[in-house]
Amino acid sequence: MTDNTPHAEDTWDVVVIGGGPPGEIVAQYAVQGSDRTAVIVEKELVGGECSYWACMPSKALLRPVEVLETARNLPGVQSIVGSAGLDVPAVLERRDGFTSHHDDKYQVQWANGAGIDVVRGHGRLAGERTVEVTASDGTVRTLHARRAVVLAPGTTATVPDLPGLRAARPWTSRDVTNLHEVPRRVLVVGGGVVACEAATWLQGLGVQELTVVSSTPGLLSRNEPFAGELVLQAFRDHGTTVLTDARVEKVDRPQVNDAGEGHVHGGPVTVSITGGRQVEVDEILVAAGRTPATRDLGLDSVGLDVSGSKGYVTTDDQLTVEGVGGDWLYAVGDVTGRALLTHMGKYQGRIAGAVIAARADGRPLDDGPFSRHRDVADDGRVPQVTFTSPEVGSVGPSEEQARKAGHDVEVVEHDIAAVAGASLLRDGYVGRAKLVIDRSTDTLLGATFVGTDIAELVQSATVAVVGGVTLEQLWHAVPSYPTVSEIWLKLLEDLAEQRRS
Ligand SMILES: Cc1cc2nc3c(=O)[nH]c(=O)nc-3n(C[C@H](O)[C@H](O)[C@H](O)COP(=O)(O)OP(=O)(O)OC[C@H]3O[C@@H](n4cnc5c(N)ncnc54)[C@H](O)[C@@H]3O)c2cc1C
Ligand SMILES: NC(=O)c1ccc[n+]([C@@H]2O[C@H](COP(=O)([O-])OP(=O)(O)OC[C@H]3O[C@@H](n4cnc5c(N)ncnc54)[C@H](O)[C@@H]3O)[C@@H](O)[C@H]2O)c1
Repeated sequence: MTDNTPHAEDTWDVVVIGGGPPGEIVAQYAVQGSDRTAVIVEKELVGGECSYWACMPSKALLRPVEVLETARNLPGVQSIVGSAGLDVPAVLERRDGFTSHHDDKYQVQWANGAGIDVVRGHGRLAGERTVEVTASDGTVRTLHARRAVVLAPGTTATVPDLPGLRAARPWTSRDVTNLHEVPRRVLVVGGGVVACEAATWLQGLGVQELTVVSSTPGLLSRNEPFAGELVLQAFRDHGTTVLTDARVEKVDRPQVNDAGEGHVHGGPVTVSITGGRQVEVDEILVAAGRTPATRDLGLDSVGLDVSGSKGYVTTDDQLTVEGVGGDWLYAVGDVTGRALLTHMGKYQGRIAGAVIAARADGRPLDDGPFSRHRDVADDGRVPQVTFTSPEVGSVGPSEEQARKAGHDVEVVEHDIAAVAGASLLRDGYVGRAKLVIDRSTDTLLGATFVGTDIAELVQSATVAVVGGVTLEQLWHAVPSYPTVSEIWLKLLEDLAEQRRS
């Protein structure tokens, strides 16, 4: 007979399923400055996908590629670098340092230091405020939450059900971020952020024949069209074949092995693509989107059906799960489907943690438009940097998205290469900036920057968008000379000219 009586050692105020950055942050914010207790249930590594198979290793692989690209276009450095490629073993070793060789002891130390316990195993809901954890040895433990359960299980890579593709055991983001060998010929399926970043480092690490197959008419289709066009041009300049509006129809890999993560998973692969094209490669990378990890989460035990939201858990702006009464179930991070980005998941974690704490203390929730108790950022204020070469940074909607949302839109664009600060960074600078303005309030709705070293420019636009800074006020935010930030001045001058004519 199962004993369902809650025992003190199995009861916490907050139980979080999933130890990625959003899960860690929600636990921290829910307990800090109080005597509340929290536990993170984690089936793999505390730190989540971001730390070991996504953000950190990918950015560690991309930085040397970017530095070499800049050096090759910088007289005085160019002659020293010559045509030498990257020191691949050194790049991979540095990458492994950033993933702590897949050891999460420092993350666990951090959690424990913040007053958060860690329980290893697969967690699933087993009724209200109850989580069942299955450990790797098969033992099952039941955890109870006094205040809240938070779902933070993230997503996994989607591998489309195309003839022969799954049987070919293609690489996913896990393999390509943790690659241990560089295949000679690679075909990338997808044209989004993962596909474009991975193609950038695969090319930089020495893949000799690289093909990108995207089902969309261009790359990075959620951005302004010029962003994808500039990235596509850079790929082609480096000899990468990019096929847009194209689909993989069939994959044939007669010999498959289980060499493990980041190693080539078998013999040559023949890929049939729309239009009768066939490509033979040594590995396929599938970067065709993500699937929420809700399939084995016990959602039915609390009457939750996510089939209508493609498996994502729908939340309100306090990150409380919709469709479950009692304000005890929350969700943060990728699983909400709100914005699949670490910084946005952490933002949600801060809000949900503060909401749990306020509700536990009996304090009223502050839900004004810029409240710390309300997710307003993903309502058109999401910043993102794609670390391709050139980089793509944006916040808020593109012109098309803003028009579709019904705004009275005015736009202005300028070539970033024309700014002194950019031309100093390297020869042959390629870049462009665009502002999307709400004519009725004369404030920024969105901004996009493409070019070398524009990543840090995004935050200035985010401050302007979130703060509702008017274009009139922006004239007095004087950018330093000679920095890339002078693009702000050029955009304002163009706008003034546009308005005069
Ligand atoms: C290649 C790549 C590069 C990326 N680069 C960036 C970037 O540069 N910047 C950026 O902002 N975003 C980036 N992202 C997106 C970012 O990785 C995600 O937005 C982020 O990891 C989401 O955090 P999460 O905690 O929701 O999910 P995850 O990081 O996936 O963490 C979820 C955790 O929950 C655990 N878990 C799942 N189910 C259970 C269960 N039932 N029981 C117990 N534990 C469970 C998992 O093991 C995992 O540790 C990238 C993604 C990819 C694929
Ligand atoms: N630097 C960053 O911020 C960063 C880096 C990587 C990932 N991420 C996040 O991770 C998430 C997942 O990224 P992603 O690139 O996997 O997904 P995505 O949804 O951004 O892009 C997937 C792309 O694959 C295409 N596609 C789907 N099926 C296809 C098929 N059968 N053949 C050819 N193309 C196909 C889609 O049209 C789409 O363009 C994104 O939401 C992104 O925000 C962020």
